[in-house]
Amino acid sequence: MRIAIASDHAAYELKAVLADWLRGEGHDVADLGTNGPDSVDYPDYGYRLAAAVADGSAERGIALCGSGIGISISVNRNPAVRCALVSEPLSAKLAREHNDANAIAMGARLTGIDMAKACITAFLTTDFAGDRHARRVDKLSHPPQLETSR
Ligand SMILES: O=C(CO)[C@H](O)[C@H](O)[C@H](O)COP(=O)(O)O
Repeated sequence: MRIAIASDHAAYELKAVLADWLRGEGHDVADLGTNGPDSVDYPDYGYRLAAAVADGSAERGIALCGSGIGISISVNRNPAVRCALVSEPLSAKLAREHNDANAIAMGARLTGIDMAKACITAFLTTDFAGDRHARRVDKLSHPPQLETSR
C-alpha cells in the first residue's frame, strides 16, 4: 500500500521506526518529515500529509506528534481526509469500519512502538463496513453552512 507518514519533532524517532517497519512489511512509504529534533510546527507536516492523501499519492496517512492531537486537527482541516486520533487498536479498527478513516494520528509521548504498530496493523487491514456508515461518512463531506456573524 502507498502510505505517507509525517511528524513534528516530538515524534520523528517513532516515525523513523514505523517507516522502516512498514517498508519491511512491503509497503511503499513516503516519509514527509520532519527528520530531526529541531522544533517545528505540527500544522506544516499535518497539511503536507493531508495533501498527499487528498491528491491520491498516498492511499493512507499516518500522522504523529507528541500527543497526536495537534497534528490530527491539522490533517482534518483538509476536507478530503478523515483522520482518527487513536491510542489502541480497537479504535483504529473502528475508524476504518465505521468512519472509513484514510489517516490515523498517534502521540509519540503517549503511545509506545508496539502499540503504535498494533494500531497501524488494524488501520491497514480493516475494511470499511459501508451500509449505514456510508450515509454518515457522506454527511461528513457536506457539513451545513455555518452562519457568519454580522
Ligand atoms: O500538538 C501537540 C499537542 O497538542 C503535540 O503534542 C506537539 O508535538 C507538542 O505541542 C510539541 O510541544 P513542544 O513543547 O514544542 O515539544
